[in-house]
Parts: sequence; structure tokens; C-alpha cells
Amino acid sequence: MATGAGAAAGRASVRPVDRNGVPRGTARSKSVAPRRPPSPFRARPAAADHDGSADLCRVRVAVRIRPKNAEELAHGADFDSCVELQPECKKLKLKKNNWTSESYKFDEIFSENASQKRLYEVVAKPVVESVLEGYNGTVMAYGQTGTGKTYTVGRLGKEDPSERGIMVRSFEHILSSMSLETDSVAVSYLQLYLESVQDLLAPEKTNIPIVEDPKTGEVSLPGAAIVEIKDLEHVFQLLQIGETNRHAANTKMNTESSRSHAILIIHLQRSLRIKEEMTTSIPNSAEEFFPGDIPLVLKSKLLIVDLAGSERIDKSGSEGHMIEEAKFINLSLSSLGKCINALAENSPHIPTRDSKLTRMLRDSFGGTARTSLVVTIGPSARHYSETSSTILFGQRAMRVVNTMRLKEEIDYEILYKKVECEVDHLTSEMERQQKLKHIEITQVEKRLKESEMLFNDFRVTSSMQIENLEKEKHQFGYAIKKLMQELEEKEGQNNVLSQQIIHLETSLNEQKQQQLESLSNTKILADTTKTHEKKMGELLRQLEEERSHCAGMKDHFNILQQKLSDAQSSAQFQENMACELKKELSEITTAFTSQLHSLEEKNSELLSEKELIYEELKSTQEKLQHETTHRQSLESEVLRLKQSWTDNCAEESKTLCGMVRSGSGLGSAAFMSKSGKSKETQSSQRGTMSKIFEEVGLPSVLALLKSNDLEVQIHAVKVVANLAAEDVNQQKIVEEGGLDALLSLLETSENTTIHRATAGAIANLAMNVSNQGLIMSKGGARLLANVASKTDDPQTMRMVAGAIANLCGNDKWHMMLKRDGGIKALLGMFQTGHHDVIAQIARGLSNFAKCESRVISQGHRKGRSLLIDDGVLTWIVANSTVLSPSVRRHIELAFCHLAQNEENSRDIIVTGGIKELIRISRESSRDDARNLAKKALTSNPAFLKETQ
Ligand SMILES: Nc1ncnc2c1ncn2[C@@H]1O[C@H](COP(=O)(O)OP(=O)(O)OP(=O)(O)O)[C@@H](O)[C@H]1O
Repeated sequence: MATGAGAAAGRASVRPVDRNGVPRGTARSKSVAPRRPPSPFRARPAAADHDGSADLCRVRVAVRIRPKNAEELAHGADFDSCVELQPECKKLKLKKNNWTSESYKFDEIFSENASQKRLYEVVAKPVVESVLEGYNGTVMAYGQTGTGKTYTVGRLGKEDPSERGIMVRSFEHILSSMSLETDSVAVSYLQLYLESVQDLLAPEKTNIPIVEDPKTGEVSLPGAAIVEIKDLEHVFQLLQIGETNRHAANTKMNTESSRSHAILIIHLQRSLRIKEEMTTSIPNSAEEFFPGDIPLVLKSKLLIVDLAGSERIDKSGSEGHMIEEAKFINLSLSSLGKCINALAENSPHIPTRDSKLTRMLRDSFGGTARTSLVVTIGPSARHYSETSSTILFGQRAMRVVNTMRLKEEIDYEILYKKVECEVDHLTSEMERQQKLKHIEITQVEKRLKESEMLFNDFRVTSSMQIENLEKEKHQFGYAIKKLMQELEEKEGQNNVLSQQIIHLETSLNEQKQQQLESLSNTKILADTTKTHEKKMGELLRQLEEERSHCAGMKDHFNILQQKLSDAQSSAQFQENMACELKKELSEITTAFTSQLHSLEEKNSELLSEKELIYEELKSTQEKLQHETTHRQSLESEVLRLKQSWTDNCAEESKTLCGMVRSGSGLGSAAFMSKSGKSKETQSSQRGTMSKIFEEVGLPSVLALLKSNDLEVQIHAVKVVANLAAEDVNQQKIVEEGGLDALLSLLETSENTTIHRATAGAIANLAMNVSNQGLIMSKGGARLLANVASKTDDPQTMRMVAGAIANLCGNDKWHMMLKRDGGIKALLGMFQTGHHDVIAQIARGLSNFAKCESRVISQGHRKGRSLLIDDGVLTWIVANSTVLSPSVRRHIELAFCHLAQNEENSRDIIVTGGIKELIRISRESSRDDARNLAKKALTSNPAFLKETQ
């Protein structure tokens, strides 16, 4: 019950819905199931509808009437119907008497013939559809005890699918609408019993704290088991486990009355991807970081609540511990009623914190969930006032308006994984790039080095070559110069020779002239001429030689010149080559430098990208850290509040209990009200007793227990017995010595009426746990057993059996109870054959076996059952089938609890109990007994061997 509707904030993004239930400003994801047309149950306005925008979220209320049961059919007018249905106009008439009636309009009316299927489709299906779309939802059954809440909500119908109730059908619907590959369905199953939240799937977890998020108002139970669902078979298993662990009892109003509120929470988680075009209210940073691909989850919860029935203790016949249970049930239901009233009247204060039930249902009434309520009623006029108050509750609930909101969250887990993946990917990419870069640099460096070496080699060889060429050139130059000189010298010599020849020719000619002139000296002249001619021939030959030598020299000079020019062109070529190599080297260096630059740029880009991702990762981690710290501080705040609340509650509950009891009056004295007297006689007797009590005071009344006058003694015991039915008096009676006086009367008196009334008083005192210890330690069980062995009065036996049955409900005293003969006495009273006595025996054995089984399963005790030595097993096997059905159901349950202890296997087999176990597993009318019997038959190796 939300005290403020606009409390949504924080991590989850909460979007309001439009008139069709679609979140405003959001395009729906493909993965979300398309909306179905609204069901008539959802759309049809009711008498108490509010303004248009809230209509869709008003709590929807349907009424279902149970068919008459065997008792109602058997009795006549007393059980006449007080309800007249007009389903066609969704109205019902409640008849106070033949002339006064009132008419009420609801969202739907279901007659006694309405099928489970139709009820699911009209009441629960629209809520389940909303839950599949991401909203929270609640389906709840409310009504008087025995009017069909569990039938409507929790019926398993494993064998007969048409019998299936809302829980099973919701799972069928959810599992057929979801893909368990991408989405998940999980369940928690809890009971609220005596104001303690217990896990029905892990019963060792008790007192589970209820935690409320102060920002969003979200209620959670972090201590409860959340079991992921695999398939429908798994659902059946879990629901059966829950049913077996749920507290139930046999009351006058319902043989299988639920003594706790059962709350099934189905957690759905559906994956979404928000695409770029979608407008979301997810933080911008996330969208910037993962544009167009933000992992989102729609988380929703469906609460299916089977409330324990409201009951009038006097009517339901609750006794002992059951009275305590009934008080807690009524208290939490009255808190729920107060919250509904406050919400219906728009009161500024909603007393949500008054009970754990209202705290757990905070979101269902006045919160963000779509809520449907089935109010169950019985037809009988005998229960007119309960039916009327149930109907008024439903009418008020119809005025409660919820504000449905869609809750979507960033899937931080997936986001975190995604970021991690991205970082991993980038890191490995960066490392890869760095490796590649390193390889490239190494290769380029290697090539550069090789080129440098080549270049150096080339430079050395070419400079050597140039040097050689220079040398050669120099040598050639020198040789040419020398040749030229020689040539010049030869030419000089030639010139001298030519001049000599010219001179000789001239002188020859002159001599010839002279010869002509002097004929006498002809001979001498001829000789001289000959000598001269000879000399000239020699000179000509020398000249010729010189000339050919000169031509050779010229050729050699030409060759040398050719060689020089060749050497010069080779040096030019070498120089060109060096230039080209230089150019190539500078190109390689430039390319390498630019490659190096681009790699460095890429590297710095990758580094800054990595830094960005790290920052985002850091902020996500900080967010998570912040969330965790916030949650921890909330938990400690809740613990602190819980402590102070518990302290306050202790005070308040005392007061309230007193009020409830005073409402039920002395008439609720369980073991005195069945005396067969008329109501008027009882109430006048009660009046007289209270008067005596008020006027004379408890000490004086207790003193009269020791009176010598038998009549006075009888009246005093009756007064004490009636007073002992009230919790408030019990402690005083014990403190003033009343218990001692009663036990002493039981021991000393021989009077049957005294025995009966005293046993009744002790039975009433034995309802209280602290008194049980006193009764046992003062030998009460032994004295009760003694009376049982002496009396043949069925009413006395009923009181004695009732007292022992109450003591059986406390495992601390089991050993002593057995030792003092309590169990034997219980079985011994069976011979009376009186139904009421046998019912108490059955109740006692069932209490004993149930408590013992619990203690053994929790490992606090070992060994075979204490009941076996006293012959209980043999008795059960021999008698269970001849007992009346209502008694047999208790006995079957007791037997099944005994069968859970493997230490009892041998005795069960020897006494022929296997047959009985098989019979119970097939025929028992109690689902829990059938389930326990099946469990024992399939899990106990000794039984398996026997059955094979
Ligand atoms: N619509 C129905 N059709 C047939 N039988 C029904 C219907 N409603 C209830 N019953 C029967 O009535 C009996 C009591 O029903 P049920 O146990 O569901 O009541 P309840 O309201 O849950 O009671 P309590 O609050 O005591 O647990 C059961 O035997 C059940 O099978």
C-alpha cells in the first residue's frame, strides 16, 4: 500500500502509462508481446470508478460463491441461502431476513457453477498479461474461512486440468508466452504464519525480513529462496513442496483450513534492446556509450495471495494453539481492512506498517501494480454477518486506485559484461596493432640497415674506383704528356734531320755544280757523292722509322684517350647510380617516417579510447558500489526499524489481543462450550461467572476449590475452567496457585463432574505454551492419564483427550508425556467409540507426529518415533479405514509424518503399514497427506524395496 504514488526514482526508470496501459514516450520493443485488446473485466467501469485517467488502474473485484457443502445440504433452514446472485447485471443481493436485503454491484459475479477456467480468464489473465508486459500485478483471494480461497487460487489439479487454480494457470500462461532462452521466470513461495515470514520452499528459513526501498517503495524479501523455473512439471513440484510445508488445520468450518497467508511471488525478467529511434528515460551517458544498443530488462512481479480465512473463533472451534493462530490471522486481516478503508477514503495516512501482511502487499493496493481481488463467500444464512463484512471489504477495495507503472532497468550485469568485452576487444586489438607496428618497424629498420650497408659498400667501392680511375687518368695524362714530349722531341729531331737533308741536298746540288765546273775532281766527287748518298739513305731510313714510331705512338695515344673517356663515362654511371640509390633511400626514409607517425597517432587514439572505456567502467563500478552501499545502509535501517517496530508491536498486540478476546467472550472456552446447553444458558452462566469473578476476586474463587462442600467445589471448578479459556486470566490463575489446586483436585476427587471440569480447565491452560511446561513438570500428564483410566464418561474423556492433545503439540514434553502414560491413555480412550473423543485423539496424534517429524527433519532428535512403543502404528493401521472421514484425515496425516522418518521404516513394514501408505497416496482426500505418502514411498529405500 503505497503512501505516495510518485515515489519512483533511482536506478530503475519508471514510466507512467497512457490510457491503454502503454508507457508514454516509448516505442515498444519487438521482444515485448503485443498488447491484446482489454478484457471486459478490465475495461468495464464499476459503480465506484474514479476519474477516467485512473480507471484502468482501479482494483478489480469479483465475487465467487461456494456451492453448499455436505453439512449445509444436510441441515435445513439454518443453512438457507442468504445470497441471491444476479450475474447478468453483476449484482448480488444479501438478504438479512425475509423482508430486508441490500444489493451490491461488483466487476464480476461467479455463481457456484462457475468453472476454474472462466474465473482465471476473467480475473487473473488480464493481470498476468500486464505482468508479461513489465508491470507488477497481484491476484488475491479474500474471504471467510472455508469459502474456497485455496480452491480458487491454489488448487493443483495435476490429474484433472479443469480443476487447476489461478497459480498453476498463471504459470501455464507465462511459460507459453515467454522464451526461457532470453527471459527468465523464477518463484518464491512464502507463508506469513504467526506474524513470521517463512519460506515454503526452504522451511528452515523463518522470520525472513521484509525490506522496503524508501525511494521506490519496492518491497523485497532478500532472505527468501528464488527458484528459477524450468517447466510446468517443475512448477508442480515446487507448489507441492509449498503445500506440504504450509500450516493447515482441521477446524469446524473447514477440515483443511489454511492457518497462514500464502504468498507466491513470480519474478519475470524479460530482455529488451532500446534502438536509437526510441525515446527512453535511461541516463544519457549509457546511450552515448552504447549508441542504439542499451541492454535493458523489464522486471515485473506477480503476487498470488491465498489469504488465511477470517474466522470467529467460537464458530471455527479453534482450540489451543489454533486460537493463537486465529488471533494472528484476524489481526493481519483487520490491518489489511484498515489500509483498504484509508485508501478508499483517500486518507493521508495509510497504516501499512501495522502488519507484515500489509507491508508485503504495499504495492498491490494504492501502489503500482494491477490488482484483482476475488472475494469468496458461502451461501449459508448462518454466516450472514461474515458474508456481509466480506462483501463490504470487496466494495471498499473497488474504490482503491493504483497507478500502474512500467519498470525498466539498465541491465548493469549485461552492460558490465559488454563493457568488459569491449575493453578486452580493444585491448587485444591494441595489442595486435602494437605487435604489427613492432613487426613493421623491425622490418623497415632492417631494410634501412641493409640499404645503409649497401650504400656504404657502394660508396667505398665507388670511391675506390674513382680513386683508381683518377690514378689511371693521372698516369694516362703523364704518359700522354711524356709521349707528346717524345713526339715533340722526335719532331724536333725530324726537323733537324729535314734541315740536315735540305742542307745536304743543297750542298749536294752545290757539289754537283762544282763537279760540273771541275771535271777533274770527278772521281773524288763521285766517291764523296756516294758517301753522301749513303749517309742520306741512312738518314731517310731513320726518318722513316721515326715516322712509323711516331704513328705507333699516336695510335697508342688514341687508345689511351679512348680508355680515359671510357673510364670517365663509367665514373659518371657510378655517380648516377649512387644518386639513384640516395634518392631511393630518402624515399624509404620518408615513407617509414610517415608510417611511424600514423602508427603513433593510431596508438594514441587507441589509448584515449581505452581511457574513456576505463572511465566508463570505473563509473559503472562506482555506481554498483554505490548501489551496494545504499542497499546495505537500507538493510541496517530496516533492521533498526524492525527492532523498534517489534518493541512497539509487542505492546500493541497485547492490547489488541485483549480486545479480540473480549469480543469473543467467555463463550470461546473451547472445552466448555460443547456441553450441549443452549446458547442462552451458556451466556447466562458466563454472565454469572464473570459476576462471581468480579465480586469475589480470583483468590477467593481459587480458595473455593478446596471447599468441603462438593456443590461449591463443582461451581468453583466450572468458574475457573471458564476463566482459563481467556489468555488474560491464565497467567493470573497459575500465579495464584490455581494450577496446583486443579491438579490436586484431579488427584484426590472421585467426582465425575469435578474430573470433567478440572480436565477442561487444564485443557484450556494447556493451550498456552508456557503453561504446558508447568503442567508437565507438576505431573499433569500422569494425573490426566489416571482419570482417563478410571472414567467411562465420554465428556470427561473428551476434556482429558483435548488436554493431552494440546500437550502433544509441544515437542519439548514428548518424552515426558510418553513416560507419564499420556500416549497410552490417549489410545485407551478410543474404546469409548464417541466421535468427539476420537476426534481429539486424532488431533493429539497428528500434533505429536507433525512436531516430532519437524524436530527430526531439523536434526534436533534422532531415532524411531516415541509413538511406536505405545502401539500407535499398529492402532493406526488397524483403525484408520474405519474412522469417520474427518478424523481419518488427521490420522492419515499423522501416519504420513511418521513415514518420513527412516528409523520408523522397519516398524511400518512389520505392522503392514506399506499398504496403508499406498492407499493414502492414492485415496486420501488431503493433498498434503497424498504428497507426503508418495514422497515416503518413492524416497525411502526400505519402502521401495518392499513395493518392488
Ligand atoms: N467453487 C467451489 N466448487 C467446489 N468446491 C469448492 C468450491 N469452493 C470451495 N470448495 C470446497 O470447499 C472446501 C473449503 O475450501 P477451501 O479450503 O478452498 O476454503 P478456504 O477459503 O481456503 O478456507 P480457509 O480460509 O480455512 O483455508 C474445500 O473442500 C473445497 O474443495
